[in-house]
Amino acid sequence: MTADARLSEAMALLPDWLPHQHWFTGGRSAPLEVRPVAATLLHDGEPRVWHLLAEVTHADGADVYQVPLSVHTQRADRLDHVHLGHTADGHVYDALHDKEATAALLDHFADDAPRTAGLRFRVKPDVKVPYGEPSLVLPGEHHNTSLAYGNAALLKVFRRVDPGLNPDVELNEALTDAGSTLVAPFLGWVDGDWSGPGDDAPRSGSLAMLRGFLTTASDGWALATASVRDLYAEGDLHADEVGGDFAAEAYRLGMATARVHETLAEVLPSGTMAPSGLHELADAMTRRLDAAVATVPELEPFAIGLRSHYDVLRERTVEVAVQRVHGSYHLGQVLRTVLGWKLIDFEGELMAPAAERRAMHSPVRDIAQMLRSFDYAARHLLITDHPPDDPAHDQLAYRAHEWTQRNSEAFCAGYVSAAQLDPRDEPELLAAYETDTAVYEVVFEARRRPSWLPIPLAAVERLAGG
Ligand SMILES: Nc1ncnc2c1ncn2[C@@H]1O[C@H](COP(=O)(O)OP(=O)(O)O)[C@@H](O)[C@H]1O
Ligand SMILES: O=P(O)(O)O[C@H]1O[C@H](CO)[C@@H](O[C@H]2O[C@H](CO)[C@@H](O)[C@H](O)[C@H]2O)[C@H](O)[C@H]1O
Repeated sequence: MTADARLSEAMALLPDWLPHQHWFTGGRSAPLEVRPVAATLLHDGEPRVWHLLAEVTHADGADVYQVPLSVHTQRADRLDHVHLGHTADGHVYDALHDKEATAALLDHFADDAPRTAGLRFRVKPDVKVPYGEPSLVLPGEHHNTSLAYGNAALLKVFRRVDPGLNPDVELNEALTDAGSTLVAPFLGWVDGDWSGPGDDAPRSGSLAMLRGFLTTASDGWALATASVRDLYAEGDLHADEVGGDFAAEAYRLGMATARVHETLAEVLPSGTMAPSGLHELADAMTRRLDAAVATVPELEPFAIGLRSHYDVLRERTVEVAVQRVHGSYHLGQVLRTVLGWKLIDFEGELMAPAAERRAMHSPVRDIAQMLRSFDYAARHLLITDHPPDDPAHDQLAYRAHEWTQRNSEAFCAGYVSAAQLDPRDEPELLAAYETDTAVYEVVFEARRRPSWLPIPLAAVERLAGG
């Protein structure tokens, strides 16, 4: 059987399998077409390991996904949960969950690894790659697949890939090179080429990123929601009176955020946005709101109030300092380690076009997003444990508001202690970015977690002045 025939048999399994993968953003029905745009045999043994980039056409367009596959001649029971099916060549599995395949993948970082046409594995100088360490896929419903190799390194394999440098690679490398200890050390990366029938020239883009593994890390969402749970358990006490007060952490997180912004402004492009740019920004936010209203009709009653925050931007005559920012900043994107807070996942908003994800913004945008996240952390138990018909709901909603206020203030105070900028001096910019984030969240929740929709809708009502 030729390699091409083997590959097309394995490819034929993808249309049924892809829609069930949580990282697949092309909808839950079978794609219209799946075809390879790059295929490399990474390991020709048992198992055989294919590195595969597949262009997937679905109802809303076409995207390229990275789907490494491993093929075993015998069925491997331990991999049943990632079994795509059977071909004449053997049993086909998601290679990223297959320790034998992921060992072969890591080996390609070695200097003496066989050359792979169209795939480039690079490590930073003096990095020790943990060859031989078994890998474990990090649990959770993430947009990419991250493999921990022992306690030493984490390989984040991007699932949906775009041409160009992924901002997660770009910003992590820039921050590590600048000596920042506020991100996991950047160790290396993989990029590659692909091309479809209509392409004049191959496209190239980031495929994966190798970083130091942060042991002892707890994510900000887990810590913040534990604090809120403590507060709810003591319904009569204020946020500053209960054991799990989060304000000191929020303050330190504000400081870490400011320092990362400062480094990004030093080592990557920065500039100013003139009033005409602010006008365009307001127009983009308005378009996003209009599209959101069309998708989620619950937004309609608040649309006029929300637009007023964008109109204020149009009237502004003073320019705004802009730079590269995190872009999709929330409590799930920060990890608390024994050495303090670390920021992760600089990919930007997943559904935004690649160019938009690398655009410069005021750092106030990240701050607004994190303040929205404090509101989420405070309110989500109201949805899950104390819905409106619970007698404790109103009192806990009041406590939730206090928690958000306290931690937002602490975060901003921490930020200003380490930066020139006090976000509270920019209330109009903050309100516009907060509004834009809440509108985005409404669409996100309507699609992904409808039972959480009341959280951003409550914010929308407040921001609209309702
Ligand atoms: N360097 C690291 N060390 C330890 N755990 C990490 C590290 N980076 C990320 N993680 C964990 O992996 C999860 C997913 O990482 P992230 O970069 O956000 O991927 P995704 O874009 O797929 O969501 C994070 O929520 C965090 O729990
Ligand atoms: O997975 P990403 O980091 O790319 O972000 C997406 O998923 C987030 C949810 O995991 C979503 O964030 C929203 O919910 C969070 C709580 O789960 C909350 O802390 C955030 O403030 C809120 O925006 C994010 O919007 C979405 O892009």
